[in-house]
Amino acid sequence: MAHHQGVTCSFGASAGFLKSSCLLAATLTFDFQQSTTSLAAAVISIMTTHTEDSTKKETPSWALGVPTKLIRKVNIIPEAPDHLPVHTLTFAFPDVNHENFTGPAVHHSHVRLDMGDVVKMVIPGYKPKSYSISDLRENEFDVTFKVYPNGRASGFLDRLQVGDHIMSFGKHASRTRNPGAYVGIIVFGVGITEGYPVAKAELAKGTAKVKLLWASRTRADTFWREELQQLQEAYPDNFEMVYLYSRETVEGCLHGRVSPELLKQVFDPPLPQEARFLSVGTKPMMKDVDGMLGLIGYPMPQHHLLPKH
Ligand SMILES: Cc1cc2nc3c(=O)[nH]c(=O)nc-3n(C[C@H](O)[C@H](O)[C@H](O)COP(=O)(O)OP(=O)(O)OC[C@H]3O[C@@H](n4cnc5c(N)ncnc54)[C@H](O)[C@@H]3O)c2cc1C
Repeated sequence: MAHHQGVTCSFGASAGFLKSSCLLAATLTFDFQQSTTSLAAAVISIMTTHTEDSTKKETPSWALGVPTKLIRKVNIIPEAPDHLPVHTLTFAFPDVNHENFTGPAVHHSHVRLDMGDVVKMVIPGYKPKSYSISDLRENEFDVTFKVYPNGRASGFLDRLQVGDHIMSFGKHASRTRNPGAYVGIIVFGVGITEGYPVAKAELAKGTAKVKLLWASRTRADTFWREELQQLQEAYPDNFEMVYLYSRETVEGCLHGRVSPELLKQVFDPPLPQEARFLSVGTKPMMKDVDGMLGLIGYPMPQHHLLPKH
C-alpha cells in the first residue's frame, strides 16, 4: 500500500555495494549473539567507510538504517480464505544516538505520528519500505502491517522472529499542519495505521471535531475496534468513528464505497472553511478522495490537514 506520495526511497545502488549491504543486513538479521549496541557501532563504522569509498550516485549511507530488534509480535487479524493477516511488530528503539543519523534519516524517537512520519524498514536485497508507526512508547515502537501474497517487504516482516534484528530508520514525511476546527480522516484498509494515531493526536491538540471514516471490505478486515470505542468514550463530543463496508451490511455501519455523496453525508462541518482532511490509502485512492472532496466544496490543497511542503 502506498499511503502517501513520494516517501518511498528509490535506490541507485551499485551491484557491489548492494551485495555488501545485503550481506550486512542479513548478518544483522540473523546474528543474535551480538548486542544491539555493538551491531549499531559496526553499522555506523561501515556507513562511514562506505561514505568514503562510494561514488556519488550510490545508495546513500543514511538509508542503510541501524539494527532494530524485534521484541514482540502479535497477530491481530488471523489469516483466512477471505482476508489477509495483519500483525503488530514491536521493536526496541535502537541504541544509537540521534546524532548518528544523517541525511533525512532520523532516530525512531524523533518520528512524529501526528505529522504522518514513517519508519523505513530496510528489506535485505530489496529497498527501504515505508511503514507508519502505529504506536510510539518510551523505548519502543509498533509497526502494524498486512501481509500481501508474495509481498517482498511484508513477507520479510512476517518471517521476522522475536529477537531478530532488521535495519531501519525514521523519516519525516515533510508535511506541515494546516490547522482547522474540524478534521475529517478517510482511511482505506490498513491505512488506519496512520489515521488512528493522527486522530488521537488531533484530539489531544484540542481540535473541536475529529471524524474518522474507515473504509474496509468487511468487519473482519478491521481491528482496534475496542481502542477506537475507547477513544469515542474519552472524547464523546469531539470524536466520531464511522465504519464503511463494501461487502457486508452491518448494523450501525455504512454500506458501500467512498463517493462524493457519501463524503458529503459523513462530513458535514458547521463551518466548511474550517474543515481539513487527511486520506490514507494507495496513491490512486488518495487522489480520488481529493477529487471527490473538491467536488463537494473542499478544494485541495487548501483543505488538506497535512499538506506536503
Ligand atoms: C507512507 C507509507 C506508509 C505505509 N504504512 C504501512 C503500514 O503502516 N502498514 C502496512 O501494511 N503497509 C504500509 N505501507 C505499504 C508498505 O510500504 C508496502 O507497500 C506493503 O507492505 C506492500 O509491500 P510488499 O513488498 O509486501 O508487497 P509488493 O511486493 O509490493 O506486492 C505484493 C503483492 O501485493 C499486492 N499489493 C501490494 N500493496 C497492496 C495494497 N496496498 N493493496 C492491495 N494489494 C497490494 C501487489 O499488487 C502484489 O501483487 C505504507 C506505504 C507508505 C508509502
